[in-house]
Amino acid sequence: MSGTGSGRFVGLLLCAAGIYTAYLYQGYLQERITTSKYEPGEVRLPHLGMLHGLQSFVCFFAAGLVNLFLSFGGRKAKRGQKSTPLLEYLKPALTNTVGPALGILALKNIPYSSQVLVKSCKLVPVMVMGTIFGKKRYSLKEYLCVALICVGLVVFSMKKSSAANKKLMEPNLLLGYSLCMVNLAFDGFTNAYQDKINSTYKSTSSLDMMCWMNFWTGSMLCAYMFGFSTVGMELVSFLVSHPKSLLDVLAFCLCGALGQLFIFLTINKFGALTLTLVTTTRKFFSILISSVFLGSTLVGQQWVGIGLLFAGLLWNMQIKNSKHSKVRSKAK
Ligand SMILES: Nc1ncnc2c1ncn2[C@@H]1O[C@H](COP(=O)(O)OP(=O)(O)O)[C@@H](O)[C@H]1O
Repeated sequence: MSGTGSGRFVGLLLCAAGIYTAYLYQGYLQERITTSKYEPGEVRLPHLGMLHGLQSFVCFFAAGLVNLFLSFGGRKAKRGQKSTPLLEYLKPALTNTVGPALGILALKNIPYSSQVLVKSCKLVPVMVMGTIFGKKRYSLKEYLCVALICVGLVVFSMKKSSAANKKLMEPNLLLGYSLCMVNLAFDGFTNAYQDKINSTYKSTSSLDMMCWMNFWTGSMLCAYMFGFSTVGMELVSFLVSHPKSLLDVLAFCLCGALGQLFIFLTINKFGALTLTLVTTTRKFFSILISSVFLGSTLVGQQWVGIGLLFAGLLWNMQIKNSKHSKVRSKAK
């Protein structure tokens, strides 16, 4: 996926399409699992909060198997390149596990729509953490461009907020927003550290990173589920005695694994900032596409958001292109 500018662009579009499709379908499966009553006994799946964590086991095995298959096919690290110590993946795995859990806790104190608004600005912590931990340097133009994209996303999503709000039991706004901020900082750290690993250890493939980050996440989860609580045993016995739920959960995890294959490929080939651009615009594009296909109308404010966002995205492409052509002309 290195090659020419247009080749890279097509590669990025394919990765983005893979991420959007996998997580769109996973969202549908999540809805089905959380609302279904399974036979026998018409009962709901317990410990729904564990659902996202469960996929780390499947993702670990999926990445490990594909990696093994490719290594039989002859893929080897180049000589002289340091391989990544397994402990290096622990830090981003930890922030990637704790971050989303804090996000879920935040939802007990602030409405989902407010969280979407805050998360629209995820590009900012990715840049800040990249500067601190990854020693990355961004130009003023790049900061302005990201600000434009964030403002576009916020203006677009603000419209949805009032309708999507549901009454919270005892909202604590200060706690909710603080948790949201820590979640964002953790997300930023995860991405920046992944970038750092990729640039320090050049032989790290996207499959290595997917495999070993999920190894650590899965190990922490295993310790909690089977060592410190009865959650694991309760889940296993439910899934075994309700085969339909097992199939649904397996499909959910496989979708997550497919999404992660594209996520880690995007980080590896295009960097964490581009990945964040793809993931933060995901919900925006799904609203846009569904409104085009289902014929629901967008209000004026959303069009303003769309305008700002596209202006930012085009500007971002132009900055990236000029960076690439500078690098290529230096290499000649
Ligand atoms: N840099 C990353 N490394 C590993 N997993 C990631 C990364 N970025 C996103 N993900 C995973 O991809 C999924 C979708 O991410 P995202 O679109 O940011 O959604 P959310 O708003 O639910 O966090 C989540 O399960 C998240 O954990």
